[in-house]
Amino acid sequence: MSFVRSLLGGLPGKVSFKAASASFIEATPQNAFSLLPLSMGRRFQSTEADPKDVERLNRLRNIGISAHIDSGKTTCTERILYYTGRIKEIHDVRGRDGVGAKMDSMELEREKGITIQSAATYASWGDNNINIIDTPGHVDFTIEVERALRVLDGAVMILCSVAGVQSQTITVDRQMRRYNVPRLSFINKMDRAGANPFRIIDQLRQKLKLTAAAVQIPIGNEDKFHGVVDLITMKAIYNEGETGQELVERDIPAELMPLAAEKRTELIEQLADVDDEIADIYLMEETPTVEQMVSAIRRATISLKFTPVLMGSAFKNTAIQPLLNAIINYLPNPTEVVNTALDINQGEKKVDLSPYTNSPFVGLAFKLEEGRYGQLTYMRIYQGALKKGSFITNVKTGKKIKVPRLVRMHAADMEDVDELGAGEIGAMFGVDCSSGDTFTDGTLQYTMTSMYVPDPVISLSLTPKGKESPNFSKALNRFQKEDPTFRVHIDSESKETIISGMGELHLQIYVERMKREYNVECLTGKPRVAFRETIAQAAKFNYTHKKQSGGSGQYGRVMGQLEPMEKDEETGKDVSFENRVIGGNIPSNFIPACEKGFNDALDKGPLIGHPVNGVRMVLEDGASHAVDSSELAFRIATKNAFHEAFAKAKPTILEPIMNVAITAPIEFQGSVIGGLNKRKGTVVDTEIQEDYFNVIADVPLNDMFGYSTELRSATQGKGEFSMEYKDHQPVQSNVQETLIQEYKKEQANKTK
Ligand SMILES: Nc1nc2c(ncn2[C@@H]2O[C@H](COP(=O)(O)OP(=O)(O)OP(=O)(O)O)[C@@H](O)[C@H]2O)c(=O)[nH]1
Repeated sequence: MSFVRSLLGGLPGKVSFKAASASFIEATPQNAFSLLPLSMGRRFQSTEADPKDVERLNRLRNIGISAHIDSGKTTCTERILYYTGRIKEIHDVRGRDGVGAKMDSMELEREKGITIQSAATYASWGDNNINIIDTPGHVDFTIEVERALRVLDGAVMILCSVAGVQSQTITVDRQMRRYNVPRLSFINKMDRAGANPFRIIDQLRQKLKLTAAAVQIPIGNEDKFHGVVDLITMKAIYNEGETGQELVERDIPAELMPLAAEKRTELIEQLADVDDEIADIYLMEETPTVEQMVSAIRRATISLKFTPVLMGSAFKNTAIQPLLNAIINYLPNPTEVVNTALDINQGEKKVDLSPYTNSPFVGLAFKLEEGRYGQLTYMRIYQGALKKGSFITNVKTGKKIKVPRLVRMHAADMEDVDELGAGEIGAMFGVDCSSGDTFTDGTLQYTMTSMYVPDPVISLSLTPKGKESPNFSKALNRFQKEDPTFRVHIDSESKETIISGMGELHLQIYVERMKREYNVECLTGKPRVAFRETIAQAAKFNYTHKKQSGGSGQYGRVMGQLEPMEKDEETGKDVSFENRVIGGNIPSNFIPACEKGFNDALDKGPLIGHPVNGVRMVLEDGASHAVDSSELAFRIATKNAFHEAFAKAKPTILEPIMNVAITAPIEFQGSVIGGLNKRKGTVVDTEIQEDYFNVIADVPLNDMFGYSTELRSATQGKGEFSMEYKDHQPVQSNVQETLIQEYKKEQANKTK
C-alpha cells in the first residue's frame, strides 16, 4: 500500500482531503517517500532484527520542537495534535476560552502563557507514530531543552517570520549541534505584518552558518497568506475549512511561477553542495525527480549537512500538515541515529547501542515529575523493551526495581501500556531515581553519557513563613532531583537556605510551586548574582597552625602552591587538590583532612563570600607533631594556608555576563543603546529591519536588574528583550573594590 493511501486510510475524522485533490495523492513528497526503500539511510543492519520491529521503527519519529520564546511552539504542537486527531478542538495559548493549550498543562504555564516544563506527547500521522516533546523557549529553562535534545532523534526549529534568528534561536542551534540533532526549520507567523521568509533563510545561512533552503514558498503574505507552493512537487497547497482541516492542491498561480522556479533552482543548488547524487545531476544539467529530491533532502538532513525550510502560520491553521509530512520524510527514525553508552565493565569504553527490541534493555531516565499519582519518570528506551512487571536495574545505584506501571504521555493525560519497544519514549510510575540515571535489564553495565548542565547565575535566600514544615525540605529535595540547574545550599554563617538557578523567573517558579504544590509560603531575599572568586597568578603558601591551650595542643604545617586552573572540558571540573608530599612529612592519614580544608575554603571565598573556582592547590611539604597533630589541625592549617596564598595570587571576582538581544522600533535606537552603555554593555551586533532594529550586547548580569522596566519606558512599551548566560568574566577593578567594601560592611553588621 502506498504511504499516501495508507495515510488517507488512517486519517482521523477531522482531517480530510477534498476529492479534488486526487492528483495530490499521485505526486507528493509522501508518495515519493513511499517509493523509498525502507532501509534507506539505516545505520544498523541487524540480520537478527525482527522484520516487524524494523517496520515499526521505520515508522517512528522522536522529535523535539524548540525555538526562541513566543515563536509559537506550543501553538504549532497544538495544531499537530489536532490534525493528527489526538485532540478534538483547538485551544489557544492564553486563549479567551479559558482552557489553555493542551501542552501547557501546569496551572502556572496557563497563567503566564509560557511553557515551563516540557511535555511529552505522541501522535499518529498515517501509519507513522511521532513522539513529540514541546520545550520551553525561555532561557531560564534551558535544561529542559537540553534534556529533550538529548533523547530525541530530530527536531523542528521554529522561527518567527518577522523576528527571525533571535538570541534563543542561537542557543537552541548550539544545543542541536552539541547533540548532533538533525533538524527542519519552520518559519511560523507568516500571517504577521512584515513577514519575510527569505530574509529569515538568509539569517540561517549568515548567523547560524547553516546550509538552508526553502522547500516551499508562501502564497500571499501577511493577512493574505493562504498557503504554500511545494517546490518539490511544484504544486500549490491550501488549507480550507473552518480549522484548515482540508488540504487542497491546485496549480501554482501564474504570478508565482517565476519565484517558484527561481527558488526550486536555489534548492537544487544548495542540495548539490551537500549531496553527491544531486551534484552529479546538476552538473549533467538534468532535473532531479521528486524521489531524488526527497531522498537527497532526507540524506542531507540526517547527516547534519542541510536544513530544509518550511513555512506557515500555526495560528491561522495554514501549512501545518505539510510540516507533519516533512517530519516523516526528512527526519530520522531511531535506527538512523547512532546512540552510544559507556560500558563500565570495559573501562567505560564507548559502545554503540543497537536500536532493536530484541536486544537487552537500556533506557535513560531523562526527566522526573511529581504527578497527581506520584513520581513519574520519563524514559527513552534506547535498546530492548521496557515491560510492565519486569525488573530493571539502576546502573548507578545497582538497585533492582520492578516496573509497576508504564504509560505513554499525552501532556497531562496518560495511556497505560504493557510494553514500550526500542526507540520509544514513555513514563514509569513509582520509580525512585535521579534525572539522568541509566537503567538496564541487569545484564549490562552501561551508562549513557551525561547531559551538559550550565552553571547557575542567580541566587536568593528562602525562608518559610510561619511554622516549620517538613514540606519545605521535601519540596527542595524534589526540585533538585527534577532539575540539575536548580541548586540549594545552606549558608554556613547565616544558616539561611540559598537557592540558585538560571534566572529570576526560574527561581520564582520554584517559590510559587512550593506554595501551590507543597503549601509552604516563603519569604525571599533580594536576588543576588552568582559571583565567583578566582586567582590570576600562582602563589606559594607556608602555614603553621599551632595552638597550645592546656591539654593536647594542635599542630599542623602545610607548604605548597596555589595556582590558576582551566576548566577540564571532559569532566567540567575547575578545582583540584593535589598531594605531592613525599617522605611522610605530613603522615598520609592527615592528607584527606588537608583536602577537606581545601574544600572548606572553596565554599566561601575570602573576598565576598562567593564560591571559589579555577584553582589548584598543590600540597608539597609540611610538618607534623607526634602528639599534637590531628585531622582538625591539618584541616584548619590548609584552609588558612589557602587564604594566605589566595591573597597573594591576584584575587579576582568573576561575574556572569549575559548575552542580551533587544528588538524595538527604530526611533528608540539611540535611547536603547545609551541605556546599554550605562549598564556597562558591549554591543556585539546591530541590525536594522525595516522600521525595527535588533541589537545584541554583552552585559554584566549585575547591571541588568530592573532592565525590563527601563526598556518599557524607553520604548513606550514597544521594546522586547531576552538574555542568556554567556560566561563569567572578571569585574572591573573599581566594582571589585565596591563589592569587597559592601561585603565587609555586611559582615561587620552581622557581628554587631
Ligand atoms: N500571528 C501569529 N501569532 C501566532 C502564531 N503562532 C503563535 N502565535 C502567537 O504567539 C504567541 C506565542 O505563542 P506560543 O505558542 O505560546 O509560543 P511558544 O513558543 O510556545 O512560547 P513559550 O513556550 O513561552 O516559549 C501566542 O500569543 C500565539 O497566539 C502565528 O502563526 N501567527
